[in-house]
Formats: sequence, structure tokens, C-alpha cells
Amino acid sequence: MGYADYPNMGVEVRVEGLTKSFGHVNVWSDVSLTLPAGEISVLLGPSGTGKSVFLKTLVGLLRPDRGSVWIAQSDLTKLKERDLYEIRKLFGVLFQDGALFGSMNIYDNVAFPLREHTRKSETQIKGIVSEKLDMVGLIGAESKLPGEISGGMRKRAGLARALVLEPQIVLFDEPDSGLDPVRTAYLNQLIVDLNQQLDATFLIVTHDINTARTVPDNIGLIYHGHLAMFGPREMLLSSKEPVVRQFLNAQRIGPIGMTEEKDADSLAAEAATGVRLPPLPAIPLQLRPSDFRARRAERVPGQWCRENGVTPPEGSFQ
Ligand SMILES: Nc1ncnc2c1ncn2[C@@H]1O[C@H](COP(=O)(O)OP(=O)(O)OP(=O)(O)O)[C@@H](O)[C@H]1O
Repeated sequence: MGYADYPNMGVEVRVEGLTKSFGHVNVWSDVSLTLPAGEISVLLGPSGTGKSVFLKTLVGLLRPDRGSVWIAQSDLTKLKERDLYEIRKLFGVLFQDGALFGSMNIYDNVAFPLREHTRKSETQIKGIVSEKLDMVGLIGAESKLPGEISGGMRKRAGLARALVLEPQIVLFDEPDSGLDPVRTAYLNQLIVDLNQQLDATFLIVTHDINTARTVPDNIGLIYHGHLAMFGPREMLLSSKEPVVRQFLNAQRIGPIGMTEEKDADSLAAEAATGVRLPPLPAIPLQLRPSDFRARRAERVPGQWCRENGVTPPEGSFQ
């Protein structure tokens, strides 16, 4: 199947029972979730829980032990190399460090996938590269080497490169790592704007709680070898499930310890001290596109809570 055969609204990615180990070490088991077409989802989890491994498994760079990744009628995990190569063209991936070639200038870095995977003329390539550089605000930086620009600019260059083949699924591996809060805010706005403009499904791995609270439509949390929860943003932000609550509110009190989960003794000791968890913070409004038009998957604030009989924390959606 050619990637041009897919409808232009982004595609749904359905993960079923995915399990991955390296040798005898299990990374995660039985992960099932659906990334809704055209929506933004965020994946959270303590360090080393296998979020990057999950992204690599989604694009078929790693093979799972069990389970499926369904895109339309294809189970990507069962495809032969040649078909996998085709279906990978659906994906744009922004790797953690931007993964730019250090000896190539920004223009050539962004043009690279077009020169490798298409037969477009240099004139056509120039048009596409300029369009994507414009989208990420990098016009004028074409002749710079990656080493000559800031970390934030490198991320944006990596993003432009991830977009040149018109992907229907865009995966971001910690796009905000190493960025200061202001640049992170700009990048988050750019992600929301791009999601509105492009017909693509987004998955973002991040450690930034503010990003997780304001950018996505859906949130997932991997913890201790399993997907602890995945669902609409309001569901996780109003959840009192201990792991979800601890992680999304960046607290020390709860089941997650410095290295991994706390043992029963330390949890009992914590309970014995009588420390009370602070109330859940208010659920913020979602970040809007900068042109103030609706998000692609716009929902009325508080709708999920209302429909599910959940009282949102005081001060939510203001
Ligand atoms: N190719 C590989 N071979 C063996 N083990 C691997 C491989 N890739 C990753 N791992 C292991 O899998 C586990 C999960 O790693 P991964 O980088 O996916 O975690 P992460 O959740 O993305 O972490 P962080 O938040 O710190 O970036 C780690 O223990 C890592 O050492």
C-alpha cells in the first residue's frame, strides 16, 4: 500500500498487547492504546521505563516480542522489510537531539529525506524545504551548521526535517529536553499550531509536566513495565490513582521512588507519618493555536469530567 492511499486527516494508530524485552530484561508488557487520528497524545513515565523504546517499536525500528501496531489494515510488526520501508514514510520522527548531520548545513539536513526518498527536482526540493523552514521559523538559517545554532533552533531544524515527507504520524522524543522554559513554551505553541495545520497524528514523549498538562488531547503514563493509564487529558488530570496523581503533579509522596517503585516498607512509613496529599491542582485550559482558531480535536473544557460524573479540581478551566 502506498502512503498516498491514506485519508488526509492523520491516521489512527492502534497498539494491541505490545510487549518488548531485551534478552531477559522486560521493558514493558501488554501495552494497548489507540492514538486517535489527528489528535495530540503525550506519553509520560519515569526515566528508563522504555518510552523511547516504545517510539522505536511504533516506527518498526525495533520488533516487539508480542503484540501488534495497526495502521489502517496493516500490522506494522508483521511487515517484511520492504513494506515496512514504505509504511515508515507515514512517520516523521523528531529524535531527542534533533539527529542532524553535523557536517551538513541546515538546508541540506532538511532536504536530505527528499533527496533520499523521492525523485523531486532540486527546484521542487527548494520549495518544500523553504516552506518547512518557514513553518518552524528558521528562514535565514539555511547555511548554518548545526553546531553554529542554539539547541532550540536545532530542535526546530529536526522538526522541519521530520515534516518534509508530509508525514501522517509525527513522533517527538523529548522535544523540550535541554530547552529553557521560554523556548519550551515557543516549541509547545509550534507543536499545537503544526497539529492544527497538518493532517497528522502526534505522539510526544516528554518529562515536562506543564507540556503534558496543556498541550495534548490524550495522556498516557508508562510505569513499572506497564501502561498505567491512557485516555483523555481531563481523565488523567482529575485522576486520584496514586501513580498518575504523583507523576502528573511532580510529587515525592506516592508509589514512585528515586530509582523505581518504593517498597512496601517505605510506603507504610510514609502513610504512618500521616502526610496528606495536597489537593489536585486546577486543570488548565488547553493551549490554543496562535491564530485563535479551534484545535483540530477541540472539545469543550470540562466536557469529559461532566460526561463521566467527575468533579474537576477547584479553579479548573479558568
Ligand atoms: N537496543 C537496546 N538494547 C538493550 N537495551 C536497551 C536498548 N534500547 C534501550 N534499552 C533499555 O531499555 C530500557 C528503556 O530505555 P528507554 O531509553 O526507552 O527509556 P526512556 O523511558 O525513554 O528513558 P528516559 O526518560 O530516561 O529517556 C533501558 O533500560 C535501556 O537501557
